[in-house]
Amino acid sequence: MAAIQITNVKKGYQSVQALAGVSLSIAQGEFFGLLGPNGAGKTTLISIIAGLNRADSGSVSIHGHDVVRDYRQARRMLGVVPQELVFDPFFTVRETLRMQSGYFGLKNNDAWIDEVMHHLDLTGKAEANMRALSGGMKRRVLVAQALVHKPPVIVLDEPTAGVDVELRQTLWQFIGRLNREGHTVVLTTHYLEEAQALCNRVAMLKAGQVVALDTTAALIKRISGSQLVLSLSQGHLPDSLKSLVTHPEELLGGRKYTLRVTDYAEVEPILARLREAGARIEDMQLQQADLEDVFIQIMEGEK
Ligand SMILES: Nc1ncnc2c1ncn2[C@@H]1O[C@H](COP(=O)(O)OP(=O)(O)OP(=O)(O)O)[C@@H](O)[C@H]1O
Repeated sequence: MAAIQITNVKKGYQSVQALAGVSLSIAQGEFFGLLGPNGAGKTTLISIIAGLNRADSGSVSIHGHDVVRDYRQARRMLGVVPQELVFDPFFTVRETLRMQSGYFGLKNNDAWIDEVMHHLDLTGKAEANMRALSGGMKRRVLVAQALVHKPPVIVLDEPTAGVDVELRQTLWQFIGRLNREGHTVVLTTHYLEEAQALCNRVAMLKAGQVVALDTTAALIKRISGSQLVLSLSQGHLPDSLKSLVTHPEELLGGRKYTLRVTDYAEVEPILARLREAGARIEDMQLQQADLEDVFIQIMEGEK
């Protein structure tokens, strides 16, 4: 049985078709990435999975429980870390987590609450009021809240947007451990390095449709060869090399360019053309393609 089964989900808002028929099957134990540019429909899909929003058509089930017909069972299977920070400011961290446990009918949940707080480095703030916490600390509480009932499926909507390196590390260590213990993890993020490092499989959404779905490794393999990253201290990239640039925004200014090369033998003629154009190289590196390159290529509709 799939951890999350999404079947032909459509959702429109007035003039916008936020989801135009999305189908995905996420297996138990996966670390799954849901990627896409702003407005692609990620948050809409997550809110439908969480039962906070209704699809116009199609269905979603969590461990076989339909999120509409069998809402309570489906919700019990799921821990959702939302993008927005919404709290009652008058409760302490511990009270907030106890209330969330109560919502799931869990009494005497303190041992697990203590463990979750410990792993998210919140123990020192257990008795602090929510309103006294920094944004990063509040985000830790959001994560803790999603985990109080030990859900088999954990969904995180941009949990690391604007948070510091330390929290990212703490968070991913803990979530990684839960995943190794069998929990399914679904993550949306704009940090593609993070997705590449963590997710074994990725779906890319564009304008409400799945435009790529594969293992992270297979997606990266789609881009053959490597890329040559150049910084120029003098001159600009000659027109004849502009078609090789993989990040189009680099042509708008600056002196750093990333060029696609399929073979090492292509490097020398590139250097010759730069020399002829009077450009001087300050720094040069040959890099393997990564998930960000795949993302850019897919979003531009080349593949
Ligand atoms: N409540 C709403 N009313 C009207 N339009 C909405 C509403 N919620 C989302 N949309 C629209 O639906 C589309 C998908 O939005 P959604 O928030 O799901 O995208 P997203 O992929 O999560 O984007 P981001 O990366 O910016 O969070 C967008 O065009 C958005 O403007």
